[in-house]
Amino acid sequence: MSKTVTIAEAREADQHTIQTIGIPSMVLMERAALGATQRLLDGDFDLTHVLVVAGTGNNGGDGLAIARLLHARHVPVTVMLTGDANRTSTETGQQLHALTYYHIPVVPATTAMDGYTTIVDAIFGIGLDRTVTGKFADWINAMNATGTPILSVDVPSGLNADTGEPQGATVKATATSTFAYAKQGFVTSSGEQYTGKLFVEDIGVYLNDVFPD
Ligand SMILES: NC(=O)C1=CN([C@@H]2O[C@H](COP(=O)(O)OP(=O)(O)OC[C@H]3O[C@@H](n4cnc5c(N)ncnc54)[C@H](O)[C@@H]3O)[C@@H](O)[C@H]2O)[C@H](O)CC1
Ligand SMILES: [K+]
Repeated sequence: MSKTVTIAEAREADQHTIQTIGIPSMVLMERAALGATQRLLDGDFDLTHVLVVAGTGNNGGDGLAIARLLHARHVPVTVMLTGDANRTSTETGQQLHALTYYHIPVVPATTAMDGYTTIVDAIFGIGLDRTVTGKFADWINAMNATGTPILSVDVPSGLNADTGEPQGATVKATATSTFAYAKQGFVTSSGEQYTGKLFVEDIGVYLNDVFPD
């Protein structure tokens, strides 16, 4: 198994790349979205109608970028947003603006998730910091209940990326496209049950830059 990282290491590597090396966060987000989109296009997923369920943090931003990249390839895509469009991270707000430009449908999240052929899970990534309850649990349970193949973005939403334990309702992904490095919790017996097939995307974030040998 290739190198795994903790949430803290992933964040430190992210911030070092952005703030010290000077690669803009949006560049990392676009490279992450390109990697995940390529996994969707590689043939294992039915792209007849894709649902992207996006949060308001940067995991959601990745999901919005994936929606735009799919749209550019004439893939029918609908986005469900789990929070207030006016209260997103900076990058996610920029991604939302681009979707508006392309008239890609963005609707408030509901539990009505049947009728899609693939679901992209972009609710929470390494920013999960408490147990998933309430509406978020309803949406995640609805995603799992559809039986539709799910590609999780960076981390299956609800999974603790350090321990591999579910923190309340957790997405059971068909596959996970994770960024830079596999997360420590993925290589546990519990974690593997939620990540499904694991893809690690090179997005230009390297531990050796942060922790030189
Ligand atoms: N190099 C990389 O790894 C890159 C990572 N990217 C993506 O960014 C996310 C991390 O983004 P962040 O905004 O820090 O956090 P999240 O989007 O995961 O979610 C945080 C958001 O959700 C709220 N929240 C946390 N737990 C809960 C809960 N149980 N219920 C409700 N709300 C919750 C929290 O308050 C925040 O508002 C990473 O995973 C990647 O997908 C970059 O985009 C690309 C480079
Ligand atoms: K996710």
